[in-house]
Amino acid sequence: MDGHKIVYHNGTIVVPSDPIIPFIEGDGIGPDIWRATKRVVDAAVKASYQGQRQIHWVEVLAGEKAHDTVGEWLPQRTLDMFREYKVGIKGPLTTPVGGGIRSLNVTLRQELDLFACVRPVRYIPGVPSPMIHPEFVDMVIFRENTEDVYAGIEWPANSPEAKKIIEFINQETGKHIDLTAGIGIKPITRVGSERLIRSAIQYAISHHRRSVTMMHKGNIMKFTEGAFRDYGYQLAEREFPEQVITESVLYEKYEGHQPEGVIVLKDRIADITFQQVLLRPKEFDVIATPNLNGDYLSDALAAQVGGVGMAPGNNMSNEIAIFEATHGTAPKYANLDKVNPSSLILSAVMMLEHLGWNEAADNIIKALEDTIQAKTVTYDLARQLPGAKEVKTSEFADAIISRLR
Ligand SMILES: NC(=O)C1=CN([C@@H]2O[C@H](COP(=O)(O)OP(=O)(O)OC[C@H]3O[C@@H](n4cnc5c(N)ncnc54)[C@H](OP(=O)(O)O)[C@@H]3O)[C@@H](O)[C@H]2O)C=CC1
Ligand SMILES: O=C(O)CCC(=O)C(=O)O
Ligand SMILES: [Mg+2]
Repeated sequence: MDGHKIVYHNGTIVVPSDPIIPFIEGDGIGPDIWRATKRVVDAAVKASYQGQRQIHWVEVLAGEKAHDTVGEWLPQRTLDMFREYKVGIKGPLTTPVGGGIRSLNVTLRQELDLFACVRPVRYIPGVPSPMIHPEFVDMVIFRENTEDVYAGIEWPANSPEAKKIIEFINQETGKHIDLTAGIGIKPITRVGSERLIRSAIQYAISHHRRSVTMMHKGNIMKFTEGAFRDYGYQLAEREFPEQVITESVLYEKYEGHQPEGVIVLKDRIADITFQQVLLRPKEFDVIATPNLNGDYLSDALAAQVGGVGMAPGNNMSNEIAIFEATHGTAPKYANLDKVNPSSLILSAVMMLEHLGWNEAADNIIKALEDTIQAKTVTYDLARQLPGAKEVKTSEFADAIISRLR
């Protein structure tokens, strides 16, 4: 295999000029958006480093392609490759509703312990938005990625497992659950909450952000989401006493005037958060939240900056990072060369930044912004943008590449 491995030395990433990076093409629209993304990234790296740097892509299988070629949905080799090469990128993978296989996306996150899903939501000038002031939207979601009901620990109605659990709960705890109920379990641990909230606070500090909001439904789910919030405040007091203050300290000690260089840690209940991010987006910056809330919030916030076609992300542990779009496989558009590749392209930009290849990352951002400002866009933005020139996925990639410097 050509190229060299990305490694970690004393906790710091060391990136060769020719890193090997595994990729999963993905199901549905995955191949279309991956092809576009790869072309844009390769062209940007070439333009930015005059051939001194080059990514060596290696395909690894997952999803329908893996099932059709090697008879497995998520081959062991795919997990091993991500473990070995540390940085990867993936297209979306399909998960059936109600039955069938469990989410391969969730399995990847759990198997590789990618505990944080980081999804920046930033407005790119020229993108159509339902907001009056979309430029006020600049948030980064830190979604816990391995726990919660989202982990899929559940049993169907009338299964022996569900009945056994219900009988135990009814007999031992004095609660009453109907014997015919399906059962799902919502585990939230101190360790899982702390590592997620710690990453969010560290990000806020290193990126000069103003606040971290813990979004939860802890009034109702007291010992899971309520505990998530409590763990967060305890962690901040213990590990970041100089850098983080709570909202009550902000008002009691500083009369609401936030001192420079200090992060405010606050919490909001999930339902009202969905209203406030729309009506008062300036009040939100970094948002740390359990898995299911983060899933819902990601797509909702994406709408404010152009839709899920514009929403990137990174699934990370302390060493491994796998970049992926927020959206799914949009099966009705599969192989039509139609959808917006920007989410995966912006995920690749996050990947380039993670490698320290900021010149290539900035080059793509600028060319993408110029393309959108020229109103050359895919169908999803064209239908919201009067006077737009609608182009295919591949043509949108061409338009970006032609604007690289
Ligand atoms: N990380 C992952 O791999 C994820 C996988 N999934 C999986 O994807 C499958 C489909 O899920 P679904 O709920 O339909 O959600 P999707 O995100 O796949 O699609 C929903 C809608 O979002 C819009 N959309 C999605 N991607 C793009 C894009 N690149 N450009 C423009 N518009 C886009 C389309 O809107 P419109 O119809 O208005 O044009 C599309 O119909 C499911 O199996 C789900 O489990 C879902 C989310 C993440
Ligand atoms: O795993 C899936 O199919 C859905 C994942 C998802 O919606 C997400 O990661 O945001
Ligand atoms: Mg989702």
